[in-house]
Amino acid sequence: MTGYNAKGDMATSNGNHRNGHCNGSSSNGNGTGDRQADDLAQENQTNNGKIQCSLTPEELRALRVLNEDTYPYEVIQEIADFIVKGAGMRPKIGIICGSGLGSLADIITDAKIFEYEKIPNFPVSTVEGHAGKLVVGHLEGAIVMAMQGRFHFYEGYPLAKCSMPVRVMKLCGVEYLFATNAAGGINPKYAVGDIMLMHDHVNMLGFAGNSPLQGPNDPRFGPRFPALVNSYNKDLINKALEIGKSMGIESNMHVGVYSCLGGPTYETIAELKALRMMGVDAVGMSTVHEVITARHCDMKVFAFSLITNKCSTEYSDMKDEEATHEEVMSVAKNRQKACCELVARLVREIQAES
Ligand SMILES: O=P(O)(O)O[C@H]1O[C@H](CO)[C@@H](O)[C@H]1O
Ligand code: HPA
Repeated sequence: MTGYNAKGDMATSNGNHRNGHCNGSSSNGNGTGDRQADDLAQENQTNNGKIQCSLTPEELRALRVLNEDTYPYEVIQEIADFIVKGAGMRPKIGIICGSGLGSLADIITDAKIFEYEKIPNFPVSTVEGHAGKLVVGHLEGAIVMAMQGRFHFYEGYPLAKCSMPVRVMKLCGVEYLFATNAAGGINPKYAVGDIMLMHDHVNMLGFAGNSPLQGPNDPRFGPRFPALVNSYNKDLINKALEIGKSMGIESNMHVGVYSCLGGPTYETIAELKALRMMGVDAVGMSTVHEVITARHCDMKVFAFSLITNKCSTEYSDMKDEEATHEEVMSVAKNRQKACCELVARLVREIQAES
């Protein structure tokens, strides 16, 4: 096995400057804006051809949050304050549970559970295997917060919204992000049930010009142009490899490259072939935008993929069964014990060092 050794401007409005100005624009992408903008327009008066806004700053901001794809620092701060106050504790480690890996949050003790619907300004989970709960509590002596349910691009959420909870974690006090996912194994050496520790990624959505950091940058979160070469903490990868060895699962553990596509379709053979040629070992529909957001605000990142299905890059292998979400969930369920142990032991090591 290879040895490995591994930093905060935020978008305050989206790229087309729909928010922050009462300019009469009603487009918002979530279907609620037209009616609200109409209501708003009725309350406004026309002055020299420009619409004047009669709403208070607070009302305007609430409207923006509802309609917009990006979240001002102050709104993220309010969500974080709600969670820290409600939980009565400040977490140091944040965990994002992949598809079918919600049990990673079940090992948290003295848990305070927040349903996403009840967290102000939080999106809701729409995918099976993503319960939509935020769990804050103790794990191996550390205070952690775990997302039982992440947000995906294919659910209709823009990337900044998908990874907004990572910024909430940061303002709650989180220093370490553990991002987990279910993924298809493209590397022919990978078997179903294996764990791939991520040491790099290929940002396919980024290739297409899409980023969670798109739009104006708020330097309270991080720099305009963050570097990503050291995104995956090498020390944590080494520790996880050692833990894998002591668990006796080193032959089922790999260090590799993950790529996120937009989904929700699973990939074609030609796409898988192209990904393999680019050096990708495992493919999914998540995680990369979360890691980008975490690195932007200087969090230490540890991420792994549970290989839930094999991805063939050869047409001659067409006899292989097609990937299904049911299969993904079932493999994740079967491997939850090993995943939980890996996470718990790594948390213990981090806690022991602090
Ligand atoms: O990445 P997570 O959330 O683990 O889920 C993976 O599993 C689902 C497909 O089965 C997709 O959402 C894919 O991204
Ligand atoms: N492709 C994309 N996402 C996935 C896969 C896959 O094969 N398996 C689990 N999530």
